[in-house]
Amino acid sequence: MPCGVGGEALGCKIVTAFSNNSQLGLPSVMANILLHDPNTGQLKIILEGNTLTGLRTAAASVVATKELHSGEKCRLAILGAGIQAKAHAFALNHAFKFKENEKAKKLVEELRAECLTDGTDFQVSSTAEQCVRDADVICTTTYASEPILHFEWIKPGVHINAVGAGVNHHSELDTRTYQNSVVVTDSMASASEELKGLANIGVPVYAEIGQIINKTVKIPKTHCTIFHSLGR
Ligand SMILES: NC(=O)C1=CN([C@@H]2O[C@H](COP(=O)(O)OP(=O)(O)OC[C@H]3O[C@@H](n4cnc5c(N)ncnc54)[C@H](O)[C@@H]3O)[C@@H](O)[C@H]2O)C=CC1
Ligand SMILES: O=C(O)C1=NCCCC1
Repeated sequence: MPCGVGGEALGCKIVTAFSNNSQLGLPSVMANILLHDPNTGQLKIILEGNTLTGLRTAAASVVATKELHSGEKCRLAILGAGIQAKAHAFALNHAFKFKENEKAKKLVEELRAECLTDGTDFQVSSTAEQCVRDADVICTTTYASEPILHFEWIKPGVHINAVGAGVNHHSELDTRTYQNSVVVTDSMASASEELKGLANIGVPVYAEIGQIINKTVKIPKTHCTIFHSLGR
């Protein structure tokens, strides 16, 4: 993932995703950032990139949630219990002060210890359905290659940040959820490849989040909104 900012910065993030790495005690996503001198191209430093990946991805979901969901934000549901789940729990909670937050057991004690001071009530859910029922905002952060979120479980007006990528690209949500939602993404160029399966079920990718932010596109009223985070 290359990036250049005028004469100020020039860099590239190199990232891999190996979903079975947890069996080896390794993170599944591993990133490194190469920073170059923007005037000469000389390599200056190689930085660890996992921290940035957590912060950036969750920050993008915060921005999308702000832009796409105007309703109340009392209850946050997170499917998955890895790096992104934790990053999203922290970032969304920090931005919106949810009253309740449901996510997988593994993270609960740590999050309780770190977040309970602000009054958030974290709960463990034994099923995905229990986790997302009554949620105002849902984040999916897994490698699921079959849907783990079903339309009949969610309430009208919910906003979903679909972050995870399964074997067949983005596959965490069921067909009816897509068909009853407006889908916004971070990059149309990436979506034309990674989300091309949506065309088969009659679902257009409506806009890039940047178009919503700069107000060149407006979101129509719909059952729910999906921010498809592709990470580009
Ligand atoms: N959109 C973006 O910008 C980014 C997306 N990602 C994606 O987000 C996802 C999560 O990444 P990390 O949190 O770093 O990974 P992680 O390995 O730390 O956590 C993955 C979580 O998903 C769960 N999981 C795996 N397969 C599952 C399945 N079939 N059904 C239900 N749960 C399952 C695991 O138990 C674990 O809790 C990955 O798909 C990754 O590729 C990661 C970074 C950036
Ligand atoms: O770092 C990112 O951005 C990633 N996007 C998609 C999957 C793995 C990492």
